[in-house]
Amino acid sequence: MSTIAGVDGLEITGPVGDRYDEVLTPRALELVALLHRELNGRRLERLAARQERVRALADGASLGFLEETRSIREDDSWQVAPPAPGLVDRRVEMTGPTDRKMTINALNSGAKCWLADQEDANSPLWENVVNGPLNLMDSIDGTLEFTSPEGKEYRLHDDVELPTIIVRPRGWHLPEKHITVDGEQTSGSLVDFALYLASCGQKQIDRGQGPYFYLPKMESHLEARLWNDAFNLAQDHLGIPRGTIRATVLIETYPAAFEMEEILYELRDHSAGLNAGRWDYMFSVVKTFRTRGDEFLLPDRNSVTMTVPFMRAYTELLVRTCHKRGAHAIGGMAAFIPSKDPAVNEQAFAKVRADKEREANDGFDGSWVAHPGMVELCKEVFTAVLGDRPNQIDKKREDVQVAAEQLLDVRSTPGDVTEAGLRSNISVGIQYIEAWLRGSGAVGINNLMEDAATAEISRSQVWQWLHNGVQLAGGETVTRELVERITDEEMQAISQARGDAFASGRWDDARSLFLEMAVADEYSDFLTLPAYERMP
Ligand SMILES: CC(=O)SCCNC(=O)CCNC(=O)[C@H](O)C(C)(C)COP(=O)(O)OP(=O)(O)OC[C@H]1O[C@@H](n2cnc3c(N)ncnc32)[C@H](O)[C@@H]1OP(=O)(O)O
Ligand SMILES: O=CC(=O)O
Ligand SMILES: [Mg+2]
Repeated sequence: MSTIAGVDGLEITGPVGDRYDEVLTPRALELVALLHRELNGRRLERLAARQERVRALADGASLGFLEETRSIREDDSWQVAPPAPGLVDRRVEMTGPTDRKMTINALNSGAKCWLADQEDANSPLWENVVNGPLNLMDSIDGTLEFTSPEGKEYRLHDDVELPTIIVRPRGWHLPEKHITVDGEQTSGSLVDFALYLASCGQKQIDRGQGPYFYLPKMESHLEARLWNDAFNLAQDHLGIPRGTIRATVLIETYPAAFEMEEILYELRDHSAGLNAGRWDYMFSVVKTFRTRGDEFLLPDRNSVTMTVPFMRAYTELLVRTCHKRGAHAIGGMAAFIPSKDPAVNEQAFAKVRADKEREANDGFDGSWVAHPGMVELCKEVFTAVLGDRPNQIDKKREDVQVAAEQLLDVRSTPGDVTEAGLRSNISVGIQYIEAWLRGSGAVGINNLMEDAATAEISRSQVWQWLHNGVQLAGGETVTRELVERITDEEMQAISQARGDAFASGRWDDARSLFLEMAVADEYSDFLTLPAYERMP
């Protein structure tokens, strides 16, 4: 066990494990304390502003492009910083959690970049919070190794080009209860950011790249300004030149789709572009207008594809906005993962190929894959369009004109709300929460990658269908009794499928948490908030 040196006013309330002192250094903890004292008040104000908007929308307001920032959108003179080293060619980006095995597998995958995820694919167990940056540090030092319980040995391959590491800290809403400053819980975002920057930032600069980030779940350009201020404070504090940090922002909330240009502008000296975070975006559509089922009701999750009108409008606008400002536009995650069943596998690859082809032809500069088995496919599809060019930022897409009404056109999404969709949402929601409570933030369920974003859609749809008295395609109305009955049936099916392993899971917690969120009058903003309270 290691000992953590004291920093005035800062307390570590979680256990201190092996080598934690290499991440929880005085330099890192001083940065956490500084960022907390300077920015946490503003973070809480921004979270309160989200609530105000929810109230206004419930009362009939709508979303739209902002009048007060029109001059930023109409000013053609500004561009974001040129792409930083390692971020010029991003045609295929792997994503995944930062445990030792997945880190090694991702870095050996042949992808151009790797999104090292402390967010959707991660469950913020205290050990994951600290071991993530520790594993990244070891991987940059070239010392990362792992032996599985079965005795399989993992190490970084010498003959594979190491993907550029891009770390995704948690969203602004999540606290970190294991580090307090002046008696207050800190921000999960600022803790993840500070621990990685302090331990790996200079190492990345020394190897000719830099500390790079993906920024999740923002709802306004003022939240992007907060990140920009965090970057400047941290760079000044650590003696790193301003503009060294680069950040790609996920446009994955409904409100943020109306502020893409302003978000790029706020972060312009640190910007590395935008990403179309489709799963959280879909979650946000349900969440933002959850009480207005007459206009904003989505059919079964699986029938909302990327080509339905409101999704298409969002990705088209994203590419146009990025390329107008000299920024990369990065595509999202097709959730299909390889299967051992050849027929299912063939379909999964065909669907991912079609998704990546659409993105590449629309002008995206690269895209995400959830599994190393998909890296070559994505690379091949983008290479067919890019040729020798590292990106296609020069494809300006001036043909694209997207009005607010198109982004808001949820009504013309084809598809039904079915009992099968309700069942699947309940089953997937419970299975995901159970895994999350045990420390796994990404799981394969029914040949699909499930993470915090996809599980949020599932449990939010159940809430929306129930609270809007939706009728299923078969004629039955979604009621509390129906949700409870199907929950019991699905729990039975899960128990049978898992066999003996079921006994050691956290199924009672997962079931009660899911039902609590699905049927309560009050909607929970994020499933991870009440789930985090049930975590040690
Ligand atoms: C909405 C969003 O935000 S998307 C981005 C966030 N989500 C993610 O990043 C999810 C990433 N994907 C994953 O975590 C995984 O693919 C899962 C959990 C869905 C499935 O993983 P598994 O059940 O292990 O799949 P599978 O058995 O096919 O894996 C085969 C091998 O590939 C490895 N692998 C699979 N996915 C990944 C990954 N994303 N990163 C690194 N290695 C991976 C496995 O560790 C396994 O390695 P091994 O053979 O050495 O044991
Ligand atoms: O983070 C990505 C998403 O789709 O959500
Ligand atoms: Mg997301």
